[in-house]
Amino acid sequence: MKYPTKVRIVDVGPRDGLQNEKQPVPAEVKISLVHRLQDAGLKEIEVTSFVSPKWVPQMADNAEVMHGIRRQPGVRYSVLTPNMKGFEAAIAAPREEWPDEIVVFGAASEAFSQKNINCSIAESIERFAPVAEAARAKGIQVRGAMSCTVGCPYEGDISPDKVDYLARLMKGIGVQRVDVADTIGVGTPRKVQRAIEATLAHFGIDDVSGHFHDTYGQALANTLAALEMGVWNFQSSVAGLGGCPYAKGATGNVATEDVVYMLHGMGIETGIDLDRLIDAGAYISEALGREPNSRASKAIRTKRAA
Ligand SMILES: CC(C)(COP(=O)([O-])OP(=O)([O-])OC[C@H]1O[C@@H](n2cnc3c(N)ncnc32)[C@H](O)[C@@H]1OP(=O)([O-])[O-])[C@@H](O)C(=O)NCCC(=O)NCCSC(=O)C[C@@](C)(O)CC(=O)[O-]
Repeated sequence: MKYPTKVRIVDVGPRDGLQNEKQPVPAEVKISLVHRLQDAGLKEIEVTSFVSPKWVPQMADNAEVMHGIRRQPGVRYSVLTPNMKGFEAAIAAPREEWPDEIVVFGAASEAFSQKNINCSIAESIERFAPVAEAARAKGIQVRGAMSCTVGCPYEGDISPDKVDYLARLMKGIGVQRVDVADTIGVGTPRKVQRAIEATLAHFGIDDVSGHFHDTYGQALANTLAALEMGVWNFQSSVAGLGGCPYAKGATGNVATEDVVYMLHGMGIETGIDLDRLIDAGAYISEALGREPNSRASKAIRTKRAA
C-alpha cells in the first residue's frame, strides 16, 4: 500500500474542542492553547467561530481570542463563519487580526442542517455564497465543512449521493477545499471511503480532508482508510477535546496526539513535535480539570513519569 509521505493537520481543538465545554474557559487559556499548538509545530489551527453567542456561548469571546493570539509566520488561522454577520464580525478587527481562512459549515443531512444552523441545505448554500465571495475578494481562503457525511443523529445512515450533492453545491459557490466530517463518529472505513469518493467527484485530492470524531473508536481506522485513498489533510483535536452541541453523545475528534503517533510510526511527516503536542494537551486538560482523552498521550506521560 502506498501512503502519502506527508500529512497536514488542522488542530480544531480551540474551536471544535472547546465549543461544547460547559464550564467557562477564559480567553487567555484559549489563546495559550493556540500558542502551545503552534509551538508544537501545528501549521493550521481552527481558532474560534463567529456564530450566535446564544447558540454557542463558549465562542462568544471570538474577537478577544483572535486579538490575543501571537501570529507565527507560516501558520494558517481559521474561524467558522456561518453567514455574512459572522464574516463581517471576523473582519471587523484590523487586517492583521483577520483569519487566514474562513469555514462555512453545511451538512449532508437536512435534519442536522436545521438543528445546527437553523436552515435547509439549500438555504445554507444561499447564506454561504456571499460569504465565500466576500472572503475570496479579500484574499481569505474558504473551506467548507461537510457534517454528517456518513451518519446523522436524527436521520441515521447518510448515503454517498447526499455527500455528492453537498460537495457539488460547495464547489459551485467557490469553496476551495472541503472537510469530510463524521460528526458523530459512527463511520467505519468503507463508509468513510465512500463519502470521500463522492467528494472527490468535485474536489481534487489535495483539497479534501478527513474530520473524524471517535465516538465508536473508529477514527484512527477511518484516518488510515482515508490515507489509503491518498488523502493527506486531516483535522483532529488536541487531547481529543470536543463534541458537537447538536449531536448528543458524540465524543470529541480523534486526538491529534494519537494521529501524530500513528503517522510518525508509519514514517509519514507531519512537522509536529509529539512531545510538545502532548504538553499542549496536558495543559488544556489540566485547565479543564480532566485527563487528556488520548491513548498515546497517556502512554507517553506514564513512561515519562517512570
Ligand atoms: C447560524 C446561526 C447564526 C443562524 O441562526 P438564526 O437564528 O437562524 O439566525 P438569524 O439570522 O435569524 O439571527 C438570529 C439572531 O442571531 C444573531 N446572529 C445571526 N448570525 C450571527 C453570527 N454569525 N454571529 C453572532 N450573532 C448572529 C442575529 O443577530 C439575531 O440576534 P437577535 O436579534 O436574536 O439578538 C445559528 O444557527 C448559530 O449560530 N448556530 C451555531 C452553529 C454552530 O456553531 N454549530 C457548531 C459548529 S458546526 C460543527 O461543530 C461541525 C463541524 C464543523 O465541526 C464538522 C463536524 O464535525 O461535523
